[in-house]
Amino acid sequence: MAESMSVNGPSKAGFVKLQLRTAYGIVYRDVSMNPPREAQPAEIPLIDFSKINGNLEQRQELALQIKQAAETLGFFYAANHGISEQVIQAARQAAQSFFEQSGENKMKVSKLKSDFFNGYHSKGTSKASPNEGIDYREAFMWQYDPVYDPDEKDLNAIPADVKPWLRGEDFYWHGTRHVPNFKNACIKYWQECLKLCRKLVRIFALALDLPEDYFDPLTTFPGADGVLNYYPAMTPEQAAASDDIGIGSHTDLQICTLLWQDMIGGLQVLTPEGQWIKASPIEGTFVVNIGDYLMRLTNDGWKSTVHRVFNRSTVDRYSMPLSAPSLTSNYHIRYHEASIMFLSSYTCGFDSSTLATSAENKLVKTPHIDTNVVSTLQLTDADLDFLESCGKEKHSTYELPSSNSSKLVSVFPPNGQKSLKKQKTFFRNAQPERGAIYENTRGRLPLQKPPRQPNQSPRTAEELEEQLKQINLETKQFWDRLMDSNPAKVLSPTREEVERPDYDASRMAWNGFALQNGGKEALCAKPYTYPQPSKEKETLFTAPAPTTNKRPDHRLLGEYGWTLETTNNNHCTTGSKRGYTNGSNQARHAKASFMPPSNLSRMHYEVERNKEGSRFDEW
Ligand SMILES: O=C(O)CCC(=O)C(=O)O
Ligand SMILES: [Fe+2]
Repeated sequence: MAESMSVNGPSKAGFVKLQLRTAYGIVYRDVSMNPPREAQPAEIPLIDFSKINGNLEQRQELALQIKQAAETLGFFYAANHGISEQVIQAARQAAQSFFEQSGENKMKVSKLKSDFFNGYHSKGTSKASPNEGIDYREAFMWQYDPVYDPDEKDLNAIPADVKPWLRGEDFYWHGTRHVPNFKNACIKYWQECLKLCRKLVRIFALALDLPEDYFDPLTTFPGADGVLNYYPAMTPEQAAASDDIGIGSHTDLQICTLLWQDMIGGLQVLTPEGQWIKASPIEGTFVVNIGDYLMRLTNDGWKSTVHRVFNRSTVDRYSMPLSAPSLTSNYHIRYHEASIMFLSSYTCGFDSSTLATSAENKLVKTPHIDTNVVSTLQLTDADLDFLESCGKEKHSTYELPSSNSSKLVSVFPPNGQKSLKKQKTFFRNAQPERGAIYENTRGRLPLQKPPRQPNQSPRTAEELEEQLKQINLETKQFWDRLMDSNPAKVLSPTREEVERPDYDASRMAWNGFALQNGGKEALCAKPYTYPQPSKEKETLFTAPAPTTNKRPDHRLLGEYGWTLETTNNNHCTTGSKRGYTNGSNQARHAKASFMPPSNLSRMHYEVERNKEGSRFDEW
């Protein structure tokens, strides 16, 4: 969630539009064309963290400083953070040893083997911002695993509702055993960062006038993503010619990020005025920034600010962020996932095909510090009974998503995959009747357009018409973006078709986008289910599975949130859910999920190959 968003009008002189993927879809920011300048200390202050271990008065002093910084840009430097240089340098060395390996070796722990985006992310496979270059960065990522939690956990007593959300995996540790001290150094660094984060969250609680231990029960099994970032050096010629970016403009998702960066520089932060400022390295410090989730919890009082790495360095750069902690996984991850599904291929840690099934309704419980909700939903007894039957608290305040509030989040404790359907039904049914609108927009500028509600069947002919109009518009916009990305790859609809004034996506013979995929094959899908009154089922349609794993297609698809899922894993190059088929004719059946970045809709597709009656034949 970007902290301020301008409407999608023309930019004023001296400014250009920056597109950001957010939980609300694409939003635009006007960004000054002035070159980045150094940050002022008041913008990104240097804070002495030694007080984190001090007495209450000292912790309160620290809390006050952090609060100020959090309310300003949400970025600060942490000095005297207590993590030993030896631990940091060991991790830094481990990163170098890992990235120095051959591509082939690194691919042995490729994220394609992961169910959750863990492992190695090769260069050029992500593009955080749609209108910046490709991310010129390699990364290695791992997620929270209670086995390594520095607060020791009884592995036999992990609550059942937490288990499905644990996303540590073993393959990336197995596949890096030959890299000297790799796992050990990574885990040690991660543990130290997590310990510091847990302390920091207590300071956050103090700063929010909450009991210091307020969040403690919620950080027992936190999301805590360890990442090693490697920004390879460019030659001077490459640097001069490059359109790439280190990591495109984005906000982080969780409570906060603790970032160690080396002394090369490149991290930039976007001020509310649209000026890039440099968060230049300061020896011995971490950069800490507030994430979307904490921004949400504080009703936007604390800022999750857009940042990026702009790197044309002729020397390698390394950084090591820990994005953490989220609240207890079962509460937090839903939110995290809901956000990430719109970040598409950005490597924040979730595989979008998992999201397709788990983040459908973006439900999260808002802790009660959410005091600025000006109207709350009074649930009926029947609703409360329903909640209770799902094992939920009966007397909480619930927000429902509203169609014209800028708030995304609905409030409802998730109840695992099983009850997802129930929850969906609940919200579908609940929403129109109650029409709960939350004017909870403090600190947030209006969005370019209200977020569309996902999977909501229209109730009336007017609603249907309205939805179709919106879909036509968004379809055209989506088509434009595909074309911008790589015209040769969009086979259908044609430019003439979408530019017709009476263009109606829902009436096209083939309601999809056909993308050339590796020569003669095409992947066709449509970005929306066209709404039918009182028909809630998504439309399925068929198309041949793509049979290539060529990188350009991967990028194109990844960027727009396509995922493919073969049901015939034997014939899938990656063997993973997000894999591409390997060109074998035997990969007969594939499933694809599609999440257009600009709206709140999510689709599943059946993509079938060589199957009689395939609608691909019609096309
Ligand atoms: O490498 C950096 O300095 C920043 C990385 C970053 O923003 C991220 O991983 O979210
Ligand atoms: Fe970041």
